[in-house]
Amino acid sequence: MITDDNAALAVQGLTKRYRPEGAPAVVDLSFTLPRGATWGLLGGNGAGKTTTIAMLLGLLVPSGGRILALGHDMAVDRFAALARMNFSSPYVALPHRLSVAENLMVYAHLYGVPKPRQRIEELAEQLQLTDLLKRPAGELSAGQKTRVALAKSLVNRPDLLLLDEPTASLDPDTGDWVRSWLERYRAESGCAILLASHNMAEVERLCAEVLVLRAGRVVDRGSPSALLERYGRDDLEEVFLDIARERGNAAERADGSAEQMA
Ligand SMILES: Nc1ncnc2c1ncn2[C@@H]1O[C@H](COP(=O)(O)OP(=O)(O)OP(=O)(O)O)[C@@H](O)[C@H]1O
Repeated sequence: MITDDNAALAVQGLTKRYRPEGAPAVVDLSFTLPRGATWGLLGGNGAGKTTTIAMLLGLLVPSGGRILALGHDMAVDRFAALARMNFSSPYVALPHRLSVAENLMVYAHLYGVPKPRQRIEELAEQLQLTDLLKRPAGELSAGQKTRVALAKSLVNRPDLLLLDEPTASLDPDTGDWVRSWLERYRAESGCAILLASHNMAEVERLCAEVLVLRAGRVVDRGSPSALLERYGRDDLEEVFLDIARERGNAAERADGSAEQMA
């Protein structure tokens, strides 16, 4: 049973099968994300990251397991939690004909944000979107859309933020700027962040703890520094490759058990 009301997220035994006969997309996932922490979900294509985030948001019904988000059981009380959560995903397109300001206003109303115009101006200033507010969302570059999506995800000052590939289409300079911004925002707001990313440098920089998924299962976890030490590597990219290619950690490679596992 999960009872951790003080956690931002407490997940136990979370499982998703899209088809009864097929392989599960997520299997028996359990973790507790503390309030105010940033954790990462790592894994190759098809590992189950997006499926996990969709279940955490109540967009997909789990086949098994339980989710407590900000102390609310998502199976019975999801709207209380969702009002204090938000997300950003490259898979969700903003209505193209609405301007950036109109898009943000729709979301501000959906979340019942007090003084919505003021909040939008504040976010636009913080995320350097002021010059884009009157532009139709459909005319923006991929990088500009990503920054607007980030503003959308913060409109209700969430206590729990789920970010799927938040810097995927950003150039290195803007990506770095967004990462610094997210670090500062988390520190100032106390918001907990769960981040799915293929960018190892991003995960290493932002995340206190990383869950590594392969074929829907957590195959390893730990802080970036603990993973680097366990795998005897200098950067998380090499750790990711060791796990994806089933080469094992440093001890397993040394005694040859990784080759037997693969
Ligand atoms: N709607 C769906 N119906 C059936 N299977 C699905 C569906 N969505 C995802 N899957 C399967 O579930 C598994 C996990 O997919 P998911 O999109 O969660 O992975 P991911 O880690 O987000 O991958 P990526 O890094 O490519 O975005 C994959 O095998 C995928 O084919």
